[in-house]
Amino acid sequence: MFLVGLSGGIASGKSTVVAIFRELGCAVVDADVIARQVVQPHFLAYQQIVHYFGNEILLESGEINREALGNIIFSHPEKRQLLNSITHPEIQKMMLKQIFKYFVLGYRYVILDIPLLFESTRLTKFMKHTILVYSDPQTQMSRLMKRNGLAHSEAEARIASQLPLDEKRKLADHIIDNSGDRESMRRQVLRLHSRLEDSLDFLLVRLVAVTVVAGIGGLVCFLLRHFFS
Ligand SMILES: Nc1ncnc2c1ncn2[C@@H]1O[C@H](COP(=O)(O)OP(=O)(O)OP(=O)(O)O)[C@@H](O)[C@H]1O
Repeated sequence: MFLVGLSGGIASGKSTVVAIFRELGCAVVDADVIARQVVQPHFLAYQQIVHYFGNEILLESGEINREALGNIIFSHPEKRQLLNSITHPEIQKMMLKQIFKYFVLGYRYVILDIPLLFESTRLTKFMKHTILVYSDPQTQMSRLMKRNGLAHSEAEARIASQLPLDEKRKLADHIIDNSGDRESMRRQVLRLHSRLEDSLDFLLVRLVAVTVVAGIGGLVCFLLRHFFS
């Protein structure tokens, strides 16, 4: 099995592309969904957040008020760091669990849908392949304005706060150009999926896993024979 990182820009079409990969039966780990899960009550990160940020960041339901927390970390970088140090290890653990599950189920590759994938080489170095869901600036702007009901200047500010898609293009192994219609995007996803399925990259991890399991099995047999003979 191998890991495929997928990212894009705001409203470039990541969710739309991922939905097609899912339809094709692919394994997808969604970092955004996991980030929301780990701050739910009963998770370790939730308890730590309440401990450090106080009850005032809770809604009446007991859930964390993400907007209130967002406002706090927006104006206090040190608090953002604290929040990241609480949530990131929990997110990574949950992602690893899901990746392991897909490995056991025999998937050839797992897509990791990670919003800030290309902003950090720490993440990309774990990926065998990276995919950028791209759309040209005008299309991205008009889809964002339409989807979120934003004025041109508001949409512009949101796009400008991210690493430009043209920069991310240089870092990606594969580009899905979502500037056109859905059918054209779908065709690109199908092509890429067949390429990834046909790739033999998955064999390496399987080979390592089989070798490790065989090694441990051999050692156990040897020890059992040694102690019971
Ligand atoms: N090829 C396409 N043709 C027309 N509309 C599209 C196409 N692809 C995506 N859209 C629409 O554009 C909007 C943005 O797409 P989507 O939500 O998939 O982007 P995203 O990258 O996941 O966004 P974000 O990260 O901001 O949540 C949606 O309203 C979606 O329905």
